[in-house]
Amino acid sequence: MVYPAETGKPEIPSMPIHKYRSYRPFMLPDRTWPDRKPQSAPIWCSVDLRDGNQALLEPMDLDRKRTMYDLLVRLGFKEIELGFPMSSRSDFEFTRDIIDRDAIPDDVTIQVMSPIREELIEDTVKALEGAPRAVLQIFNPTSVTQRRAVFQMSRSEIKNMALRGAETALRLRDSLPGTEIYLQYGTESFTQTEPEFALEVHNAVLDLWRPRPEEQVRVVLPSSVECYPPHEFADRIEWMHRNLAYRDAITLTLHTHNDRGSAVAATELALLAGADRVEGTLFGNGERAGNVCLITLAMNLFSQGIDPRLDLSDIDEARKITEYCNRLPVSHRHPWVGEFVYTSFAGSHQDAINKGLLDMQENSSQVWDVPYLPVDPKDVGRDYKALIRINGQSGKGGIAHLMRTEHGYEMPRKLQIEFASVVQEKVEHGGEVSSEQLSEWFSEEYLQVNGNEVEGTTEDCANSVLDDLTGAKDAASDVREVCFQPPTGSSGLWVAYAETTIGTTTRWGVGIGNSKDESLTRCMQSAARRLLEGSTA
Ligand SMILES: CC(=O)SCCNC(=O)CCNC(=O)[C@H](O)C(C)(C)COP(=O)(O)OP(=O)(O)OC[C@H]1O[C@@H](n2cnc3c(N)ncnc32)[C@H](O)[C@@H]1OP(=O)(O)O
Ligand SMILES: CC(C)C(=O)C(=O)O
Repeated sequence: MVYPAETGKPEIPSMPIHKYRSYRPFMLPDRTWPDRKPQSAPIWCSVDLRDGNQALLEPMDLDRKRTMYDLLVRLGFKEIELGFPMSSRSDFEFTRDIIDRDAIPDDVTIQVMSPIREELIEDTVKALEGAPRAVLQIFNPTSVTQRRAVFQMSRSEIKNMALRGAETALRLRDSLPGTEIYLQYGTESFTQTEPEFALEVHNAVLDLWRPRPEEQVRVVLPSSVECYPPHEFADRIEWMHRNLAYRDAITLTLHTHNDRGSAVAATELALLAGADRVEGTLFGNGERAGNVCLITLAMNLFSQGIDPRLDLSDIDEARKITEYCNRLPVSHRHPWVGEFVYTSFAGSHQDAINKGLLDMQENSSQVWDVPYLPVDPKDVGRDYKALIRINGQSGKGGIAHLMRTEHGYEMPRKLQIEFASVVQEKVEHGGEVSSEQLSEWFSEEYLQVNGNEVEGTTEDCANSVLDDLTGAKDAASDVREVCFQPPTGSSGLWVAYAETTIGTTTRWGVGIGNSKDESLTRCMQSAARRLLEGSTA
């Protein structure tokens, strides 16, 4: 490519950048969030049944919604949004289904939403009849563009709309005997709203609701559209956190979308900036590029030794159920849960994982510290089987790991090198090699013995046995190194490994037997055959 500076011609961008404006930084010079570290998990609220559901080509049917709800309860969510009861018959029926079936555990609070229309808020509250407790969320968009293009309203009209909704919600708060209603208000499109105006609207609503520390209300500052980098969002959240009225009586909530691909980062920084609660979805389903992935956030805490307050011990079950409910696949590369995220194909990484696992075992270490594996896959219900998968990119370390963990061979280092070159030759043009295939190749290469019968071999006579088997004259063959693997478990079998030479040819032999001597005999037979064949290695 030739750049304009080199040609001397004016720069003509290939993309229509003139259509876009950069964000105006809010600039919080005395920001404190960069100096903090996460200490505990926030309050999680799943919006899978709303944000997630409304982003599907085919919204969930009742059975799928129930399945998702049950999963969320099992995972340990204490706050679960059921949806917009007044948006459709199915949302209404689902809300009633959960309440009528008494499916709300004592420590779980459901949440419902309504736009700011008096009759809709009233009907939403009616739909909650019989629920022990519920969050009632109202919201209205406050961004510059939505004020102008969608509502044709001034700032004060938008604020009055919020206040109208807040009044209705307050009036209805105690209208259902036996149902405790918690109020929540969100400035939808907060990220595209002037911070001073968002603060003005929230404080006006708070002045009306007059929350008390023992009777909290919720304030939602959503990243309805993620439109700037995470640090910018964190600055704005910290400023709101400092300036919101009744701060000790409000639960400051984030609701982040992933348009720029940094919803997780934005949420994490905004939590450092003062937020208490996070709304999001499992595996980041949601409108456009999705909502923030709650599983990623929780796993990020877990991997730092912080209680995530979610049960992630069977992460694959959660993924499979979510895929069923959403009828959408979760990517193979999705953090913490994707099919491949605990798998390495690359040789040097496999080698490091193999050595790291052995190191942990040898040192009986309690603290997880294995290269390329930020958590122990077993903690999230994965086994070690898929950790290392062999293809043409793999090396001796990965192969040795599979041969050890799957087939019980503790191969000496130099044998690992030799067998890796045997494998490399066979897979050069192929794809993945299963552990069964590796074992087959190992047997073919090392465990076949020809018919030459030999008496029991001891280490002392190994060299002369090899001489006999190879027909070597004048002790031209040499057994350089012998090692044994004693029986483990119920197999009762010995394994002998020996490095042998004739002239400049070096080959390993491997033998398996019921006794040490028998394994060595077979090992010598294996070595002799390979030396005579001048095998591939
Ligand atoms: C953050 C979120 O998830 S936002 C919500 C996204 N979810 C949904 O939209 C599902 C729930 N919504 C619905 O079911 C419907 O849109 C309803 C029942 C609320 C309204 O339906 P309709 O009357 O047919 O209106 P429609 O959907 O075409 O347009 C939305 C209208 O609500 C207005 N509106 C948008 N947001 C809000 C709000 N928070 N409060 C009040 N009115 C709002 C729009 O300005 C528009 O008004 P208009 O009819 O005067 O043009
Ligand atoms: C109403 C708010 C909280 C919301 O869901 C959004 O902006 O995405």
